[in-house]
Amino acid sequence: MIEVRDLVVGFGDKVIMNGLSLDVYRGEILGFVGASGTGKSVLTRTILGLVPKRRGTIKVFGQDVDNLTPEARKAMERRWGVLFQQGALFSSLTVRQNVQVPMREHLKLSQELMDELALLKLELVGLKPEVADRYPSELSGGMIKRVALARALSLDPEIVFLDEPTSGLDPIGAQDFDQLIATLQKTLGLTVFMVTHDLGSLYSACDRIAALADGRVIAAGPIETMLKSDHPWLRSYFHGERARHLTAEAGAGR
Ligand SMILES: Nc1ncnc2c1ncn2[C@@H]1O[C@H](COP(=O)(O)OP(=O)(O)OP(=O)(O)O)[C@@H](O)[C@H]1O
Repeated sequence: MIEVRDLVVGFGDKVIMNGLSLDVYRGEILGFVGASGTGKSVLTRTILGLVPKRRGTIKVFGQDVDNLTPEARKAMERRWGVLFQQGALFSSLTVRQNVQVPMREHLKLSQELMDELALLKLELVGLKPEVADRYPSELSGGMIKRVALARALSLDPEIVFLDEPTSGLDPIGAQDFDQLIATLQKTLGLTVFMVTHDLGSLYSACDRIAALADGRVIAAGPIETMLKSDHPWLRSYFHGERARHLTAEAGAGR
């Protein structure tokens, strides 16, 4: 679904991606990990065309994103949904209006139909219809994430990009959200690209993990691949205190 080859991205004399290659396969949940500031968000934004690259190719749905007419580009944008790191709902819009933002931008639908669709999307992410008329300031952190997910699903995308979707949630809230993503992935046949720091998400929701360090993907594969890696960052990340706890839990669950 996504094919990144030899990507170089930088800001001034600071190089963030230095020959990065990555594949995301159809129907998988790929967890993307890396130390803080290594460029996980920058990669996401580069794939989405929001950050310019210096070299390399990016193909999404088999199409080179550099060789698209404006119409084809717009059509591609309709096939993906994005949940940015801060959730980023518009505070002056109600939940319903927030979910309808991509519909307004890309589709010509009657208000009635958009209202129906918004309620459907809210139901999909486990929110009651009464939430539709509330403002973001009236919602809990977990509800805000769900609304942002409903908005990302607004156009029935094939891929969703989730940038740290469980950050700021308590462990139970995070677990529920992971479960929701896994369920949606299965029922809707989605492909999910998920930037995360959350080891729980990596264990419970992701099919494969890709790890970023020094501007490249240093390892990619199922969790077992990560556990076997000798890379110092991966070792400390996957074999630290919290990781040991999760490994024990996963083992007990089998
Ligand atoms: N527009 C920009 N201009 C200059 N530097 C930038 C810009 N955007 C990001 N950076 C830099 O690129 C680097 C990678 O940032 P990025 O936000 O992708 O990291 P990250 O891996 O997502 O971190 P975190 O896990 O903390 O969110 C950082 O050093 C950041 O300061």
